[in-house]
Parts: sequence; C-alpha cells; structure tokens
Amino acid sequence: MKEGHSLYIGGPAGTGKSFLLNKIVTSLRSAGKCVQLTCTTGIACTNFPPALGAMTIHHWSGIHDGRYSSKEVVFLIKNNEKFKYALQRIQLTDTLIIDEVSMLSERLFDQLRDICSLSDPSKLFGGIQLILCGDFAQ
Ligand SMILES: Nc1ncnc2c1ncn2[C@@H]1O[C@H](COP(=O)(O)OP(=O)(O)OP(=O)(O)O)[C@@H](O)[C@H]1O
Repeated sequence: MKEGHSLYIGGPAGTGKSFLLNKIVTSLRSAGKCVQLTCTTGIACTNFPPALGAMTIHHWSGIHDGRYSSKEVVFLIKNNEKFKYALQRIQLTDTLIIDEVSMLSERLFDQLRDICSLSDPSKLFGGIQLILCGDFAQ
C-alpha cells in the first residue's frame, strides 16, 4: 500500500474495514500523501470522524447527481468554472479511497476512470492509487 499499489479491502460487517481505513488515511497522510476518503453514500461518510473529511464519491469527482455522460462530465470538469474545485481535487489526489464500493455501479466506475484520467491522461485512473473497500457478498 505504501508503494502506491491499488487494493481492495473486503469483509463482512463488523470485521474492522472502517477501522482499518481510518488507520490507512492517518498513516498515508502523515507520509505526506494527499488522501481523499470517499463513500458511495452520504450516510456511510458519517461512519468516520469529521477530521478525516469523508465526502461522497459523487462530490469528490464532480459527478454530483450523475445526470451527465462520461464525455460531458469530463468536458465540464475541464472547462466549466463551477467544477474547478473538483478538478483541483482530482489533480491533487495521490490516493482515492472508496468505501462501500459494492454500491458503485459499473457506469459510475467507468466515469470515474475517465475523470481520474484528468490527473494524468497517460495512466489508468490518472495514476491515482485506488483503495476500494466494501463487501460484495452484501
Ligand atoms: N483492530 C481493531 N482493534 C480494535 N477494535 C477494532 C479493530 N477492528 C475493528 N474494531 C472495532 O470493531 C468494531 C467494528 O469495526 P468496523 O466498524 O471498522 O467494521 P466494518 O467492517 O467497517 O463494519 P461495517 O461494514 O458494518 O461498516 C468497531 O467498534 C471498531 O472500533
């Protein structure tokens, strides 16, 4: 993880996934990484202490309510003033954590791949380290 590899953390409810994410955020941030903690729902964000700054993946990425196609949202993030903070977040992020990832649709995951590429178009997901967490058996 510290070398920047992407990973999936899985396990049933109560096995300590959120506990582990908490430790990961703290550890990577103290190593100087820009770590963004996101969840697929707002309610899941409340599992974390406010100091960790958890936000929905929709907010982090600029996707918001998902009304745009991948092409449209990438264009807006690049060119529309209203999306400038999303662009800054994307370009600054070293590690993107997505909790409750089993709630993420294939369509949204594809959009995220395209949006993350704004960070570095030559790399898959823009070279951002992904830490996906959840329970696909849920
Ligand atoms: N290594 C650990 N040491 C001490 N307490 C722990 C450890 N791992 C988990 N816990 C405690 O166990 C409880 C459940 O952990 P946690 O909420 O992280 O599980 P979870 O897998 O995220 O569950 P859910 O999927 O329901 O959100 C919490 O009270 C947490 O503080």
